[in-house]
Amino acid sequence: MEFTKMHALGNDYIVINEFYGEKVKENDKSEFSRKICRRGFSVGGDGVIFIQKPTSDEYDVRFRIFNSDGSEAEMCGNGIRCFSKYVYERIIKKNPLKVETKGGLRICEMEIENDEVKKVKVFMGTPKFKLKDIPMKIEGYDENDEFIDGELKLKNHYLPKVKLSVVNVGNPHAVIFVEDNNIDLNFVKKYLNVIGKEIENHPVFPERINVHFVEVLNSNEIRIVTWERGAGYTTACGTGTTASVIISHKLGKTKNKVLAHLDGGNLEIEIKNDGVYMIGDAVIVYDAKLINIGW
Ligand SMILES: N[C@@H](CCC[C@H](N)C(=O)O)C(=O)O
Repeated sequence: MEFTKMHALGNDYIVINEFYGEKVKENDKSEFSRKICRRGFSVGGDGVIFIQKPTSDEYDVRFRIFNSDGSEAEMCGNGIRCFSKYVYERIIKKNPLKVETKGGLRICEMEIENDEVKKVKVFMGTPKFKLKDIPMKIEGYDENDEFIDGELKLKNHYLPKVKLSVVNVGNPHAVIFVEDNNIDLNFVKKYLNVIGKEIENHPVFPERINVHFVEVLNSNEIRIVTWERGAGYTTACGTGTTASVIISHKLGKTKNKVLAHLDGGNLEIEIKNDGVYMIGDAVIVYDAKLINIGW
């Protein structure tokens, strides 16, 4: 089977082109993704992206994303920029592209030079804050309430409680400001495997959650360390960066246009009246043929 390895800010994906026909059976996609993402034993990656024909004329193309643990996510910000580059350069010369995702319609507008996609600006839709839309279930809150700057008790002894905010930008995110929790990003990095994992799997989040630790540098810049649902530590998360900027804007910490510094590089987010936009690049690393998926 042919595949392409791509990344955006070091968040790396195995891209499978199923536009002209299925390559991995629907029921096998989860296990296939878990196996092929295993670093050292197989190709290795944070997830797998499948390019498919859309299910209705409303869209040009369909985006599917599976995390490295085999779970299917609704959306992926870095992944959809990789996807757009692949689709424009190799399948459909259309700009902008109307993309069908499990998280809703995403419009991807490409900056092109000599037929090569240099940058992708993605319309990320409008955020949802109600607990029923995250989803989150916590005592004392109604399904129509928001959980902004709320407190969550944890079981680990490094951070026994945390102040966080939640938002759904197609997929669910918890945003934690280090300055509001008397911690810093060095502390976060040291205990991320414990703290990130506990919040991801906390019983208040029935579908688990992506977790982002944010340091506000000034009203136009933030720094983020991410723990992704289904993938663990990653060098960057596009939807997570979008979520972090939305929350920091909602709390009055930053303006509507922010440059986010991630371990894998920088990403621009802009909040406009009609929704939120993410701007960044994507890289094709190599094309290859799978001989042995591993186990
Ligand atoms: N890395 C992605 C998000 C991938 C999906 C996520 N782990 C989830 O389960 O929701 C991004 O760049 O947005």
